[in-house]
Amino acid sequence: MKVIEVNGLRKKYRDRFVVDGVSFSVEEGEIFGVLGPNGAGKSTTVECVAGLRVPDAGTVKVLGGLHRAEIKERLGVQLQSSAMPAKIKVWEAMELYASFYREPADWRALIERVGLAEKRNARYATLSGGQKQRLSIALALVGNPKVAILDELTTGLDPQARRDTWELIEQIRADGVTILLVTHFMEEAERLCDRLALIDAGRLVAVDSPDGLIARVSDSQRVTFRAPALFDTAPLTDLPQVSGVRRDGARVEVTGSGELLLAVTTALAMAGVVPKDLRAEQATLDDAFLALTGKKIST
Ligand SMILES: Nc1ncnc2c1ncn2[C@@H]1O[C@H](COP(=O)(O)OP(=O)(O)OP(=O)(O)O)[C@@H](O)[C@H]1O
Repeated sequence: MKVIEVNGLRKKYRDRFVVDGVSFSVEEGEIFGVLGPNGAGKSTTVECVAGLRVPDAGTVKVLGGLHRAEIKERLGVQLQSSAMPAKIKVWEAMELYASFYREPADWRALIERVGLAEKRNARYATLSGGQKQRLSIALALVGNPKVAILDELTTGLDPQARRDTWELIEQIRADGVTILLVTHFMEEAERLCDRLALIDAGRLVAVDSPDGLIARVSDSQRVTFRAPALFDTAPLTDLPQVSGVRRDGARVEVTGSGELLLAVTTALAMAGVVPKDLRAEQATLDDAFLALTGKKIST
């Protein structure tokens, strides 16, 4: 079942369309990512989905076409810059947000879940970056939403806090919450998302799984190894998976696609060659974005 359907979405600020004809849909239970460089229009897109901005054109359907008021009950939103008053305590923020909903979740269980139970009496300003993010996730979940929109939730976190947050997101999905996630981190998108919408300058570039996007890069695989001096590269050149073989002294670099590593190692075994320092590398989402737009996503 589709829980979010976006069709031909356009939004302009002053004279410029910052979202320009974006369409995608999100299936129930998915972690769906919106990935693109800074300023691409990701936040504006999801804010339109959340009903926080009014599109200039196009349609947004959430949970089969609920009204705005109902959407607010069923959708949890964690926005990029949702700072709290410095002095508010964790429990006060949770209780306040819970009061916005007719059937809120048990906020005590939620702060336990996100690892903030010991911080229930701490003031917002005293929390670390990771704790603030976890609080914002708990606040997004306090209405027991069917869909959660999370915008750049690991920006500014150290690698460990980022990984902890990813685990938390996976647990939330396991509980049946569909997640729409905005990110500009490739690793995050690859690790977490079932499917991704790549957005560049307000336009949708592609929607696919991370693997599907990477597979669109020609020569998405690279295998390197060291070979004996007399090694003849001809058996590799002839393989259908291989697009190029380069040799630099003992070092051989084979580029291609599909099951390249298997094809190369099988061909080497048949030729009786034992490769040394065998390495396989795969193209990344950054390579996919570059191949599709001519730009790098990472800043
Ligand atoms: N309220 C606004 N008024 C005018 N311009 C805006 C407004 N909000 C966003 N913009 C502009 O719209 C463009 C898209 O912004 P948006 O925040 O949607 O991009 P983004 O992909 O989420 O980028 P980032 O990762 O930097 O937040 C940017 O150029 C931004 O400066």
